[in-house]
Amino acid sequence: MRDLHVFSIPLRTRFRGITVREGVLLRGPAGWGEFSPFLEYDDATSRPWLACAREAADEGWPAPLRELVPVNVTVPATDPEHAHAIVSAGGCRTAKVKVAERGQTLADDLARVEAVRDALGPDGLVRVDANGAWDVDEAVRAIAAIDRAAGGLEYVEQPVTTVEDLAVVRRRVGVPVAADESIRRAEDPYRVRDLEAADVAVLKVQPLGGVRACLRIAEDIGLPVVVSSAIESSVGIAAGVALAAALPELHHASGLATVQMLTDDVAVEPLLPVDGMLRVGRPEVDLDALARLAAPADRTDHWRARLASVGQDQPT
Ligand SMILES: O=C(O)CCC(=O)C1=CC=C[C@@H](O)[C@@H]1C(=O)O
Ligand SMILES: [Mg+2]
Repeated sequence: MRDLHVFSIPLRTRFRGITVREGVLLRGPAGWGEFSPFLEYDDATSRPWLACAREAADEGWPAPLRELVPVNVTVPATDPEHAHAIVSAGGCRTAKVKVAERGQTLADDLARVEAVRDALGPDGLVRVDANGAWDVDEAVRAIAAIDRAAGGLEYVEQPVTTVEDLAVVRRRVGVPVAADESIRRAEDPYRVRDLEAADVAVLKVQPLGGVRACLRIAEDIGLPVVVSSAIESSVGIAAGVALAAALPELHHASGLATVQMLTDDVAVEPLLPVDGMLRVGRPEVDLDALARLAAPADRTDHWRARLASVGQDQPT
């Protein structure tokens, strides 16, 4: 059994329904890897997440082509004042704003993106993510309204759930469309390409099986890529940064500035942006932080069992 730590870190603001981020850090010959599939994911869904952790721990990553990676600030579905403060504090020139949150209205989204544009100024880029919450007609109406309120959108991410609907929306709106769940949760990520359903591919290293797996998808899918996080600790984020650093072309800011959404971190120097950029490299893990953030015994047992089950016969 390799060196293994289960961490539990509260979020600053509720995000995709969670308030605490849990996961496992594994150490191998190449360094630390993170395995942190969301709690509701079954073994099959979690398998690529483990492949990503093992790549980090056992092999390391392909050589970087750049030293710095531009990132977006991520704005949860919060009130306009809070959204303004998050963007103003960040130093990022691109903001990704959550919209279409359950229990909220289009007016909430418009007020949030207006506040974000105000905080960014006219030169910044605003992108929004609906996580597939709209139907086609709602999406067409909402995207036009949000595009106006934002003073222009860089793109809208996953406005609708299915690839077929994504392709329809893309033909009905003037804003570029990005695919996230249609790639990372799909049986076949290349249907997005085949149906010409998106202008941008969002790639996340854990759900897609690691840096090398994502480099292959990026090459085959033939779309500009946005690398994004799964709300990892600095150890997991470093794998995303390694992907962004190794892509032959990088036209968009990456969604990797999410360590700031956590109240604490496992690294000596947390992977937080400076002037909107993350530095490429492997963060040094802080052993005091591992002790401070250690999950309670029942959660540690849960994660050890999960790791064994996802890894099946392979020793972890
Ligand atoms: O892309 C970013 O700026 C941050 C990451 C992010 O938004 C997400 C991470 C993990 C789960 C998601 O609900 C969400 C997304 O859908 O992109
Ligand atoms: Mg998304």
